[in-house]
Amino acid sequence: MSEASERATGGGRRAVAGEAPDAEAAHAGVPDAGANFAADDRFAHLRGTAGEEQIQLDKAERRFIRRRSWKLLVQLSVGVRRKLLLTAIFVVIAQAAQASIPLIVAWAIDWGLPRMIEGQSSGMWLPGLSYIACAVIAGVLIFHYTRMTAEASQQMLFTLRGEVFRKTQALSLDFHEDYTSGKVISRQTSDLESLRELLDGGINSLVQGVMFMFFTGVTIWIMDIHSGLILVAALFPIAVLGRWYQRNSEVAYRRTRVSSAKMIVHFVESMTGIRAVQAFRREDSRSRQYRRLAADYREDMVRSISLFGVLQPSLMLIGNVTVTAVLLWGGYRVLEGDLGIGVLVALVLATKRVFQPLDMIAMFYNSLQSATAALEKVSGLLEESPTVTEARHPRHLNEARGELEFSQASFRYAEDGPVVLHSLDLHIPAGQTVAVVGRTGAGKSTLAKLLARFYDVSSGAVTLDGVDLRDLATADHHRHVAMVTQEAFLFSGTIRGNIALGRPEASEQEIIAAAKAVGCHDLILELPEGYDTDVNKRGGRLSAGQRQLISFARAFLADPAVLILDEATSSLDLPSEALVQQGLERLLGNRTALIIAHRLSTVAIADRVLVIDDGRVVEDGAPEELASQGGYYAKLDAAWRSSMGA
Ligand SMILES: Nc1ncnc2c1ncn2[C@@H]1O[C@H](COP(=O)(O)OP(=O)(O)OP(=O)(O)O)[C@@H](O)[C@H]1O
Repeated sequence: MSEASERATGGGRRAVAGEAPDAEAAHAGVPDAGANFAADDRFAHLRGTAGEEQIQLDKAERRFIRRRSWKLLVQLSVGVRRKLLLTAIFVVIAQAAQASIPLIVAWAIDWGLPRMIEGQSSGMWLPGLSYIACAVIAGVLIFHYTRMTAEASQQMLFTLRGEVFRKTQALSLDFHEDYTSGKVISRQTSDLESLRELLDGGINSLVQGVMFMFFTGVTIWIMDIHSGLILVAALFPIAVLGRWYQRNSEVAYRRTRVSSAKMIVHFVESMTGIRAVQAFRREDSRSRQYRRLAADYREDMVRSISLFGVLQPSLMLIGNVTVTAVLLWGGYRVLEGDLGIGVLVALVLATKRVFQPLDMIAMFYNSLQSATAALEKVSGLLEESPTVTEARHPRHLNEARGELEFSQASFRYAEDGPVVLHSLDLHIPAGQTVAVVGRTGAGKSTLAKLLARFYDVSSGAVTLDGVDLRDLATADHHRHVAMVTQEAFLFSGTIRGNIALGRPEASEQEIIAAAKAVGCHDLILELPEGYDTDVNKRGGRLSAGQRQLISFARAFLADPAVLILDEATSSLDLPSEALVQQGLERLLGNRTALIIAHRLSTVAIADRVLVIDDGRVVEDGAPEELASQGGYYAKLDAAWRSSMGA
């Protein structure tokens, strides 16, 4: 059995890294975060981005998501672990130094003061020097570990940012059609921002706070066991409170991630579709919808922050009650003569200080919950895998003639969706120009998308020069098959840069030759800065026809054997249409071309016309031949001619 026929046949089936047998999953950056769970189908509904909007999770589901998130964090820490370890050591020493300050105060009062009174100078300078030494050690170490944490966290975020971008670029079209760019933007911006807050300041405050509390707690135990016991008793209400906060804020923050993504999706759609919004006067209704989504987000945020509002003062209350207990019990024992006054002062000082970092830790916990919710979403996104992948042992085609063949090719967008192309058999000889026409929704673009390999057929095969597209090396496919899309998208930058996208290594002469070939050289020279004109700047903005010509030049430079063209439906004025038509004819040359045609002039230059209806070829022949047969094409041809007054 060939590799192609062994493949899964469900077109459009979304894959996650855990189950995709491709090179993508083994990418060196961040390997798939959910592979361990791949065999466990209980979590299929949570794999990848599938369960992203599920707010309530049961215990096992939480564990699955948590593990995926933590695994991602661990993977991100590769390369900065030494730095993190060193940071941890510095934090421990710095906090030990800081925590010993109450001990030094007790020592100064109970040991140093009596000696000073007796005239011994060591009573003053020994505690004084120790105090300064501790402060200097803590200061120097804090400086170093703050810098190291920033470096480590920024490095982790840098890796993650790159990984999210790489992954979203690599994912197949079916993913993007489902997931929308708004959600991707939300993952890349607000989710990574939450993580940044945690990694930048949060972890530092946690380790610092915990260490400080630990060492201060130890000094309290060293000074007085009674006070140590009071401190331990205070840990119980703290633990109960922490558990309550964790349970509630986890759900609350998960909700904020979902509502924030919805808000960003709406924003991005309104902005990218601003022409449609304004054309249909939807500004007010879009604004109202946005306000509603923003209000949901506001409420979710207020709910999660309110939880923090309960946590923080409750911790402070526990802290103050503990200090009072230590003071009262210690004061009583001072009166009884069981405790030195210096020790009591140090104990009260230390007990007060022991709770200080709780504030910081609570803040950390807050950003941890927010970042955990974000990490859940980002790790899910990274778990996705492209459905269209390169074969394990790809076949190479150095030169291509451009012969295309659809053999019993069927396609459906979703496993359980309707069949869009039905067992299509179609042979297109090298060099032929084929115009595809048909009613809207007939399947014309789908044919083009299969050739461009945005999708793979659900069954059957599509071949180029006899090589199944699924077996063809991706680089060779990209080199031999180029698609010019309707919107003729231009990237920010110069005209030159936009044409060079066709072949980045092309020389200046080749770029100019391509522009001349398709007939846009003169119009480029008329722009304010010629080939250096920025397409987004005033004066560089091009008309629809001009943009088409630039995209033709780009395709000409790429020099593919097969050209797929989704002709723009928007009508151009007659001079522009003539220019575009000439450009197209020059671009076509001897290439094989499949053009989704919307203009009579384009069909007229085609060798062959295919009429598609409901995913089947219903007419196939030369344009003049079909025009005389009285079918769909004949009617279309007549309608075009009458609209042109011919
Ligand atoms: N991403 C998608 N997911 C699910 N179904 C889709 C998707 N894209 C297209 N379809 C469906 O597939 C069928 C064929 O669509 P296709 O875009 O190929 O038609 P078309 O002939 O190019 O139409 P048009 O001329 O309007 O562009 C339609 O029924 C359409 O609803």
